[in-house]
Amino acid sequence: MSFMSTAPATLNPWVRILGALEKKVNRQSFETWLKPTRFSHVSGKLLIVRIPTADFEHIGDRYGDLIQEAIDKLELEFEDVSFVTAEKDPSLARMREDGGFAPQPDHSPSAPPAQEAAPSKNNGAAARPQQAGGPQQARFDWSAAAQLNPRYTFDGFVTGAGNQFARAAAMAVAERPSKAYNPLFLYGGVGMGKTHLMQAIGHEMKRTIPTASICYVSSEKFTNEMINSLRYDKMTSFRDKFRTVDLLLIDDIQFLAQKERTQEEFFHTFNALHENMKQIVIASDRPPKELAEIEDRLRSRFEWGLIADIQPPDLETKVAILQKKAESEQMALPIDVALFIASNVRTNVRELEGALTRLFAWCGLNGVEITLPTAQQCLKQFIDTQVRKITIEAIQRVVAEQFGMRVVELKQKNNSRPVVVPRQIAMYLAKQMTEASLPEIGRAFGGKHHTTVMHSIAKIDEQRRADKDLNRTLNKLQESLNS
Ligand SMILES: Nc1ncnc2c1ncn2[C@@H]1O[C@H](COP(=O)(O)OP(=O)(O)OP(=O)(O)O)[C@@H](O)[C@H]1O
Repeated sequence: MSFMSTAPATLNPWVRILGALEKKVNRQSFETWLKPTRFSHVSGKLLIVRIPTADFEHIGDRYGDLIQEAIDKLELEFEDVSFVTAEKDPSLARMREDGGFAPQPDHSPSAPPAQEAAPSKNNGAAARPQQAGGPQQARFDWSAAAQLNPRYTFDGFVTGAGNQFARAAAMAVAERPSKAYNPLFLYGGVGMGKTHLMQAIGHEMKRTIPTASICYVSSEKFTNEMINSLRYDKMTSFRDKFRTVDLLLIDDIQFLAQKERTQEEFFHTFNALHENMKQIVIASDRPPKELAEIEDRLRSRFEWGLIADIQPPDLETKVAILQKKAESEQMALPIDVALFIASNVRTNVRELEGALTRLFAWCGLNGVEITLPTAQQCLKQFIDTQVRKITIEAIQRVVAEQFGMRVVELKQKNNSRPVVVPRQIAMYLAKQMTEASLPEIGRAFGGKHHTTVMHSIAKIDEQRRADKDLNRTLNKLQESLNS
């Protein structure tokens, strides 16, 4: 009698064998050596079982008799059981050829029935979501973990010049997970919509592949969970949880800086997922090459796929974002009010939304209509803090910090390139962000002539247009001065 005719539809043969072994083997050994194994496939009378690493190969010797006993008792027709790692498993190669999440009906006589066919995603070989598995193989239920914000969809995302590229890349990834760009690395300043965009990928994938397991996690949460798992000796389930997802969205990767143990763990998670053609999306406040305290091997992996930056929204985009938010809250927002808010809140979309929420609440509580004068009155304090006086000293401080130098160096008569560029940047920002005249700026930089100041400003202004990295550095400096 074949297992195919006797097995309950939802249990694969290895799960049934594990069920029998669990009663015979002590708990510790079962948890350590048997639980991490997964059913792979059947070839003739050979049952192939996936093991996480070669260290598990001795299972056959150690538990051979008990396994045979279970096979007999369950009336299965296997003559042998083979334990293989993902690299040695031929089904992995087949899955890879078939690719991604495409449905792969397999009616060959040796293949297990469809509902129990997929090898487990534990050690990463499965290429499609599966339902098989008894209690021993219970996997973390990502869909029940409610990690995606329902607002963060592609529909709710306003596209403008600054985020067009990132949005298109995100859409491509959502439509063709693991085939378009893997990983997708999104970066941009605070409140620019990175989280929104990465979660939109999750929503879209959930819509097109409802069974896909999708994990959104910040790198901080990843770290904390790992520390707890280490403490409570639960690393196997930690690994199982993160290395078996179909889509991993990891936010704020810059927080992995200096956390060597977490980086190591994430490195293996990344490899397991990438190797098994699972999609990875990473968000960061800076590009990979600027993640100075992240190991080279991880940084270089971040560059394997596509890197897309999100630049601050322009005025029109900010107005459109405000209108969209007002619409979703079913509130009327006059265009002059939207323009007033958009032109006074500089770049951070979160603050833009905060201003609008405040305005709606204020008008509601006071029972007044939303008009330009009420907006000006209600947001006065909010906007005043946004445009609070920025001094040349403050600019010199943040620029010096950014370039790892002392403020006094910006004022010295040193004209070497490492000093000249930061000085020109600081002069440029002084002109942009303060009321100071050219001679005043010159004086603040150790008595430079006003034509030198003028030349510096013009130079940075021109370079900013052509040099994306410089543009980003300037945005970042402006953001930190504004915050
Ligand atoms: N283009 C956009 N269209 C609509 N809403 C946006 C857009 N960009 C940002 N937002 C909104 O702004 C808020 C902040 O965005 P989000 O949290 O995604 O930013 P972030 O870049 O991840 O910020 P942080 O660096 O702080 O993690 C969210 O409510 C988000 O919905």
